[in-house]
Amino acid sequence: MRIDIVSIFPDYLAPLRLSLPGKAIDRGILELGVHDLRSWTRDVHRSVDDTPYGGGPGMVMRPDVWGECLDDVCPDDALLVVPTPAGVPFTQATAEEFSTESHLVFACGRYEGIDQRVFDDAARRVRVREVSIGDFVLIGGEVAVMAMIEATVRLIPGVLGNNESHEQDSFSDGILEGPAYTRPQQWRGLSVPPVLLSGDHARIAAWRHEQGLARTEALRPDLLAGPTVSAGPDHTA
Ligand SMILES: N#Cc1c(-c2ccc3ccn(Cc4ccc(CN5CCCCC5)cc4)c3c2)n[nH]c1N
Repeated sequence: MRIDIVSIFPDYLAPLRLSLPGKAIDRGILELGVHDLRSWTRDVHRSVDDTPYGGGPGMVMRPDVWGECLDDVCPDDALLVVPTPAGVPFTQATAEEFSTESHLVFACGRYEGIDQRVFDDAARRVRVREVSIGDFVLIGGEVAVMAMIEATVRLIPGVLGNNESHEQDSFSDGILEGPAYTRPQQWRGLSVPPVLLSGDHARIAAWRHEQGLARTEALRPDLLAGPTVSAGPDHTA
């Protein structure tokens, strides 16, 4: 997989080269390109934003600079991912869809976002996904992109040391995972549930599922209410 990221703060994405994505890069599983949007500016001030048509707070990122950048960075076979508070929810299903792509391009906006025509124009030749990582407002897209990349890259075969790890993830089977324990067996008067010491793998699996279900019912009943909308193949958001 190749991932390209465009941002006016490219250094913000440096931590991606640590931990999981970094290992995937070192092992040749992932190619990562980070691009400074200002490289496509043509004015002496290297301007990337302007005042919003129709008024309103803040500034909007210019279509001309983004358009020329994406012409260079985003080929027709790539999936263009645009983080935005107004996007379709990014979920584990989205991460699974993204992990099967050969080329992802992430457009990190700042200010009050990017001129909509950038994505309308891009949609003439590439698939575009406008996605949100949650119902809260960030200052820009970089944090969202790092979260989406980590959630996506960990699903690529060979990235996680033990392929089992992501198959027991929260959300992968629609419910939260149960509690985890490690040594010592007794800690501050608290014991590890005896079933986990039984060596009976069927009982342990059943107990973990029950614990996950109880946790889901208590904390995330919405996950039990049925399928939800998320940024996937059938959403052209
Ligand atoms: N994923 C994700 C995100 C983001 C996210 C992602 C990307 C960008 C680029 C810029 N911002 C900042 C920003 C702040 C407010 C508004 C809303 N304004 C209301 C008044 C009219 C104009 C628009 C838009 C953009 C971003 C935020 N936030 N939360 C998520 N889950």
